[in-house]
Amino acid sequence: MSSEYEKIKQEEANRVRILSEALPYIQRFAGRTVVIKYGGAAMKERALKEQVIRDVVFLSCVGMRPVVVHGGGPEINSWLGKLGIEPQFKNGLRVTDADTMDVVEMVLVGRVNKEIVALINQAGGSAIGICGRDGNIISARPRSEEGIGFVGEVSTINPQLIESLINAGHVPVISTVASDETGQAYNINADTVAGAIAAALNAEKLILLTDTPGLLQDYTDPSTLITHLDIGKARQLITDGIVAGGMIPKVKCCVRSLAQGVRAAHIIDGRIPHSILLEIFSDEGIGSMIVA
Ligand SMILES: Nc1ncnc2c1ncn2[C@@H]1O[C@H](COP(=O)(O)OP(=O)(O)O)[C@@H](O)[C@H]1O
Ligand SMILES: CC(=O)N[C@@H](CCC(=O)OP(=O)(O)O)C(=O)O
Repeated sequence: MSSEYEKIKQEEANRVRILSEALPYIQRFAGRTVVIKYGGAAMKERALKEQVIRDVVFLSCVGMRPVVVHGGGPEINSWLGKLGIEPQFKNGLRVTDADTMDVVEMVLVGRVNKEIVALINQAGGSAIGICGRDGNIISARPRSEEGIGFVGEVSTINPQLIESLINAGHVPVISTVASDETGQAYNINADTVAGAIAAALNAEKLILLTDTPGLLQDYTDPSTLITHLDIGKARQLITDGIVAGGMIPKVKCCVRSLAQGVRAAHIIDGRIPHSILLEIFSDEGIGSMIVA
């Protein structure tokens, strides 16, 4: 037999192994809710965007119940720039005055949300775009820090509308603009909202897509990926300063959602094509999985 023939046989065997490895996961997770936070780096490139969307449609097709919570920080920055407004952040949160709030709402609800919805529908899914204000799914209150304007935190989540959409076969796509009881709009960090929604839906998984391989023991060295950890270890990583910067709110929201009943939280690299499928449906996974 030629070596070329051997190579083709080997490739076929690998393809079959990958498909077959997925079966127990597909069976185990059918009917389960998965909340995916999509934002930041994984959203910048069109090709990557389409792959993330295909993964979401795939989850739907194999009987899982995906919910997408999206950010869009880089796109907000770009539109603020076009309007001559300099983006400002305090401790990773966007300082949101009244003009900035208008732009945040226009960009997240009017553009980013509808683009994701259109891509899911184009890929054969059925997505419905909503924001925290729709059906009062998210009630906001102002954060306690001084001088950050209309930055909110989640006061309550009302999961009924989200559940009705899922039960009717749709993929809810949620922007993180929410109202307080007076109707004032607030800008809430998308990781925080994803964690709160995962908890309110009693989700099987919370998946945060970001721009690193996952949680790293040394964040300058991708080979130090921590593939599995529990809440205790996650808290310790924060205390020891190993988790820093923008990763702190992500790990904290994972820990909070796990404490409220979510079965597993995953921090994975949204720059890797089909990272969601690789994490959920393969034995090794590709990122960090945190469990209670
Ligand atoms: N222990 C760690 N492991 C991985 N990344 C870390 C760690 N500590 C800090 N980070 C930083 O956190 C960043 C991710 O947070 P952030 O930039 O806010 O993500 P996003 O824009 O995707 O929401 C990484 O790019 C990395 O620089
Ligand atoms: C209060 C606050 O900072 N809100 C974020 C909301 C969007 C977001 O979280 O987007 P990424 O996930 O893409 O960073 C912002 O205005 O950028």
